[in-house]
This record gives sequence, C-alpha cells and structure tokens, in this order.
Amino acid sequence: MEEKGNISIHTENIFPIIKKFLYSDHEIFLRELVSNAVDATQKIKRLSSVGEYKGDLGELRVKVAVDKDARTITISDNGIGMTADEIKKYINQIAFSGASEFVERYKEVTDTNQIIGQFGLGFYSAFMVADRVDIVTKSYKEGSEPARWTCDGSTEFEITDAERAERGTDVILHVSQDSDEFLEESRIQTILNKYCKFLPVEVEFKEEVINNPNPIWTKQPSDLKDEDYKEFYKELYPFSEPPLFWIHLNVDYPFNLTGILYFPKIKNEFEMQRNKIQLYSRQVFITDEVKDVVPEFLMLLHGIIDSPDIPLNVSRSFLQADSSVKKINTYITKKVADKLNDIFKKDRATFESSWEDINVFVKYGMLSDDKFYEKAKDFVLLQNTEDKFYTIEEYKAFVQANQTDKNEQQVLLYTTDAEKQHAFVEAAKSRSYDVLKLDSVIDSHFIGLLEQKLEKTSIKRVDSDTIDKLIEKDELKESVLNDEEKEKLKKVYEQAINNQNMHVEVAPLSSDDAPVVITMPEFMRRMKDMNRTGGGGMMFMGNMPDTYNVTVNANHKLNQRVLSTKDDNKESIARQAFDLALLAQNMLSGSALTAFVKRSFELIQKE
Ligand SMILES: Nc1ncnc2c1ncn2[C@@H]1O[C@H](COP(=O)(O)OP(=O)(O)OP(=O)(O)O)[C@@H](O)[C@H]1O
Repeated sequence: MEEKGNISIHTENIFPIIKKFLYSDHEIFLRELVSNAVDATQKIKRLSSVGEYKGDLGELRVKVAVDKDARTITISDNGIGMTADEIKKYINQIAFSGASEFVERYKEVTDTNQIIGQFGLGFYSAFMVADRVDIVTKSYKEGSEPARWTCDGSTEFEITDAERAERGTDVILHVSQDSDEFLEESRIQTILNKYCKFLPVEVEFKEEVINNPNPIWTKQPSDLKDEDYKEFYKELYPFSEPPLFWIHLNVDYPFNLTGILYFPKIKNEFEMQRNKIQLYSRQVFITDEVKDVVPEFLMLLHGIIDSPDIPLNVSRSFLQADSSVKKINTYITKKVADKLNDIFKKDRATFESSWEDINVFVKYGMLSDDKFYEKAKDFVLLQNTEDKFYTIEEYKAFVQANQTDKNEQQVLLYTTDAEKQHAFVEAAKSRSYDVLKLDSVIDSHFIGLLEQKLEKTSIKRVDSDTIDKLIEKDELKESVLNDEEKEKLKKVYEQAINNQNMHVEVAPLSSDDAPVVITMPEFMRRMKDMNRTGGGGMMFMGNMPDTYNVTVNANHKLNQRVLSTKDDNKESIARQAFDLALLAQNMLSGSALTAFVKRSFELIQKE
C-alpha cells in the first residue's frame, strides 16, 4: 500500500496558525500527544468492557522516549490504534473530531464527557516543534494491517505499509532545528511533570512511571481519610505547612467538576499567594492561572479543579462571559461558604483557632461577593482585646446596653494596635466599653462594609475622639471652668503647641480622664488610609499633613493649675502636658522629644 494525498483544503490556512499563534507555549505539544495516547488506551479499555474487544488488554501504558542522536521524540501507546482509513479520517481531516464519532457510536454505554475532544487541534500541535511527523499504528481490529503516515508539515501526506506486531500507536516527531531544547531529557521530564502528573494511565519516561494515575480528587470522599488529603497536599506543595481544612468538590450536573480546594495557613497578607490552584481537564494539567475561572477571592485557596466543561484555549473575555464558568464560580463560592459554616457550627473551637489564618480570606470574600457576604455574615468573627470571639449578632447583643449613644446608634470601638493605643483602650475600658481588634489592611475595608450593611451602627477607632465623644450619651458634663477661663486656657495651649495642624479645644471631660487627649478624627484617618492603599478616597487628602484634635480637659486639676500659675510658667506646664499626651501615643520624636526630656529633667530638679 502506498498512497499520497492532500490534507483537506482548509488546513492550508490552519497550519501557519497552529505553528505561530494558537499555542504561544510550544511545550504543550507533549501534553496534546500524551493525552491522545492516554485517550487511545482508555478507549480500548472501554471497548473491552463493553465486549467489543475480546483480546488481551495487557498493561495499558504510554511511553515517551527521546533520541538525541536521531533527533526524535517518540510517544507510544498500546491503545486502540488506527487503520489506514482511520488515519485518513481522524488525522487528515482535522476539522473532523475522531472523538465525536466515537461518542456517537457508544453514547449509550459510555460517559461521553471522558472522550469528547477538548483541544481541537491537538495532534497538529506536533508541528510546532517538528518538521516531520510519522505515525506508525496498528488497529485493535482483527486482521488490520499496520500503517505508517508521514507528513512534513505541508498539506501533503503519505501513507505506506508498516511493521508493527502489536496493537497501538507510535507518534515520532523529527524535531526541527529551532526546537533543540526539546531533545534534552531534562526538559521533557519537566514538561511531563507539569502537565502529565495525574494522567489516568501510567506514563513512562526513562523507565520510570512519572504520574499518579489515581489522584484523590477522582475518588469518592467517603473512601478517603484526613491523612489522604494531607498527603496529597504535600504532594502538590512539598514546602508548605499542612493545610487547615479542605473541600472535596464533586458535581456532575449541570456541569462536570471535581477537585479539592485547601485552605492554607496565611501568616500575613504579604505572604498571600495566588495562582496556587491548578486547573485540569480530565486529569490533564491546563494552567495555574485560574483568574476568571474562580472568583478572585477564592484564588487564596490552594488545590485542584478538574473540569472538562471549562472552555480551554479561548480568550479571557470569552471566558468571563461563558455561562458554565459563571455557574462554576457560583458553585465553588457556595461550597466554600457552606464548608466554613459547617466547621463553625460543628467545631467552633477549631474555627476560632483558625481564624487568624482564614479571616483575610473570609473578609475578602465578603467584600467582593455579595452572595458570599450573605452566608458569611453568620460566621465571620470579631475578636476583642480580651481575645474573645463573637459573631456580628452576638457582639451587637453584647455591647447593646452600654454602647448605644443618645441617637440610638450603636457604636462599636476598635483598635488597630492595642499597644500603641493603650491609653485609649484603657479609657474605653474604664467606661466598661468593649474594644475590638481590627488590625489588618483588609480590616479598614471590612469596617466600611459593616457600616454599610449594619443598620444604626457606627464603628470608630478608639483613639478617634475623647471617650465621651466616641459614644455620646445624654448626660451633660459640668465644666469647672467658665467660658472666659476656657478661652484663656485654649490660648495658652495654642501658644505652647504652636502648630497649625493641632486643633485645640477645651472640653469638660471627667476629672480622672487625662488632662490632654490627642485624636485624629475617624473620617480623616479613613480617607488617608484609603489613599495609602490606593482604594480611592479624596485625592487631596493624601497630600494633606496629618491633623489632630487636641482636647484639653477643663475638669482636670492640672489645667486649673495652668490657669492659676505665674504667666511664664503657664506655657511650659501646658507644653509638658501636651508632650506627655504625644508620648502616650508614641508620637513624640526628634527635637520635640529631646526638648521634652531636657524640660523634664529641669522640672524634677526643681526644689
Ligand atoms: N495515539 C493515538 N491513538 C489512536 N488514535 C489517535 C491517536 N492520536 C490521535 N488519534 C486520533 O486522531 C484524532 C485527532 O486527534 P487530535 O488530537 O487532533 O484531536 P482530538 O483527540 O479529537 O482532540 P484533542 O486531542 O484536542 O482532545 C483523535 O480523535 C483520535 O481519533
């Protein structure tokens, strides 16, 4: 038998596209050819199971070999094989999907998802790295003759008789000059590790099986133990700490999706690693850029998603609009929320102890996805300075009695740094107010979200005002000083401080409150924070110097002394009190600190 021919006409346009544009990543030729070989072995298995093939299956295996001297890469399988006619049909008519015909014939008995072709032009990707490709194949069909197909990448092909005793196919690539890199065994090893690690049939390279054909995501959750999930995590990320918990995804309607998502330990926000989810299609690795396939906030998770329903090799914008991708998004989001809710309900202690690692993830999810917010609002935790955890509802009930202001507004107080804001936290506690710890970058956004969602609630940083003003009650504080004295006191402080960005105000606080309190209004700080983190806010705010309110306590004995002391002493006492207030907030530095220390020494030396 010898036959020459032309590959059907429309290929003329397709070849250069494959070569140059279709896959920017040339290395994927190996993924395509090895997957074809795996498909061929699975097809023979299926034929055998439905009684269409009566022969011995043998040990189904795919082999990859590199011969540097001969400049060839050979992918061999003992799968279904092809007759010469089938080569013409399946290989030459590339627009024709061999798999679809296969499905047509066996659709009653097979799981079609497993055999419907995904990559379209899979086989022809060989020409990205080879200037000649041979196929030597023998069909499983009784009495079929082996055949050889040769093509040099033009539209012309040749089919001749071949020698081959056993069922199966060898695809031999004659590697082109500009693709020398693929003749290195180490390069091939790396590509196989990347794309073929979990292919469902054993793949052999250099006499070793390089894959795990039964990864745990293909198994039933009921057949797996915690250890299995942990081991698999280690297999995926050898250098990571063990995961906190995981979700086994398993759905076959209305789309097909399996996989395992792990919650990693996130030590801090700078360490957050995205692109740790790997996307597979029927155990073939596709990419670890899952952006657009999973919601942004879920990219903090690690693990595997395997779905033949995710369209591959298509543009981003198309992917975003794709309805099955949208459904997959919704499904995964729901599963993740359900899992967290489940752990929260069944094992609150574990949930609380993991909170440090998962809070960023939960808050990020609530901020970016309203549906997730709706579910997570019942298990998101607030942690107070006593390290007790509350749900939003629990917390609101807890502070209801004491932290509702005169306008029926509930005021939640928080600190971003209980050490630095210690004096304010203590002042709040002296009124029996509770203080939350909200100290991460995401918390400033989370606070905004809570205020937006929770009715009649405002959330204030503990040092954003004097304690009486943070939560304004109806009781009016009497002032020991009259208006004239207050005005005088204000002037003394203004002169002593001598700084335009410090707005002095004299107000009657409790006599046991501090004599001077320095605060930055909540609004001002939020705007500045937002500017810093690039989250909008008012642009001009970013460039403005920090401005503070300086509240001078009219009811404090010290301030009464300022008024009654000799004129030249007034200012130095006021300055000293102001510096102490700065010191309490870690705001005193440089020349101001040196002057303060000097003045303090002089003061204690005085008889
Ligand atoms: N190793 C092989 N053994 C048997 N048949 C093969 C082999 N490789 C390819 N074929 C046949 O050639 C057809 C075309 O292969 P090609 O890779 O171009 O597309 P596909 O397999 O249909 O889809 P894809 O590989 O993109 O998922 C296959 O459907 C199959 O029938």
